[in-house]
Amino acid sequence: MNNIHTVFDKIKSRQFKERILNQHAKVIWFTGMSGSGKTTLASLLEEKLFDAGFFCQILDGDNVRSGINNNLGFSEEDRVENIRRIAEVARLFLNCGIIVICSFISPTKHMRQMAKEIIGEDDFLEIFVNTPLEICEKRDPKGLYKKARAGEIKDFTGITSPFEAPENPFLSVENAEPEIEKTVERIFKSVVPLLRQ
Ligand SMILES: Nc1ncnc2c1ncn2[C@@H]1O[C@H](COP(=O)(O)OS(=O)(=O)O)[C@@H](OP(=O)(O)O)[C@H]1O
Ligand SMILES: Nc1ncnc2c1ncn2[C@@H]1O[C@H](COP(=O)(O)OP(=O)(O)O)[C@@H](O)[C@H]1O
Repeated sequence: MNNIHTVFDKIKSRQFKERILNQHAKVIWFTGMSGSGKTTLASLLEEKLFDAGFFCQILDGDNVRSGINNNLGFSEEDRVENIRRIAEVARLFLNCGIIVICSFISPTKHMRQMAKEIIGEDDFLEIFVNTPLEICEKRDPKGLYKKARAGEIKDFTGITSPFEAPENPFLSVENAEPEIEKTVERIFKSVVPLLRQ
């Protein structure tokens, strides 16, 4: 057992890595229904952060559900496991000094609380993309709401599976049409002071 601890003692600390990257690492966690605009906001934020000299990594369905979580579906149990693994992966990046931008429905308070506990309260910045269901459903870029309404997809968030709005997020944004640049700017201004060394 002692040998294991000796090895961990030699691993460079998070602070050491943050100094090299000249930033404080945080997890910026977007939550909201499908179609609310999480991915759009996450990628615009990433671009702005890189332009400002920060080093980030996005975690979203594209790089998580197709890989490490490709054995998980959308039952309550699978979603909990999805979020648990994502939070653990986010924590690994965090310990490398990297800013992590997570974009997941993460529909229940319990799931987000679990993520917060894994990541650590001080490092977990929850952003609620508060787009009304009617707008999400109207956008429906993947045609999933239509399928859910037709009963072709089960356990669909907002239709046949719950979404619990966060009560006290770090930030809540309404992602309505002409406001997207302003919304990203607001998010950027809120997080940047916490990321600077
Ligand atoms: N049943 C059901 N409910 C909700 N979403 C579904 C479902 N089936 C597939 N999809 C697609 O999967 C994306 C959501 O995955 P997440 O990993 O973010 O979900 S969760 O946090 O585990 O609830 C979500 O992507 P986004 O639209 O980007 O949110 C959907 O495209
Ligand atoms: N503020 C906005 N106004 C209009 N359309 C938007 C806005 N934000 C996102 N969209 C569009 O809505 C759809 C869903 O956005 P997306 O970012 O993929 O949402 P999510 O990741 O939450 O499912 C996409 O087609 C995207 O281009």
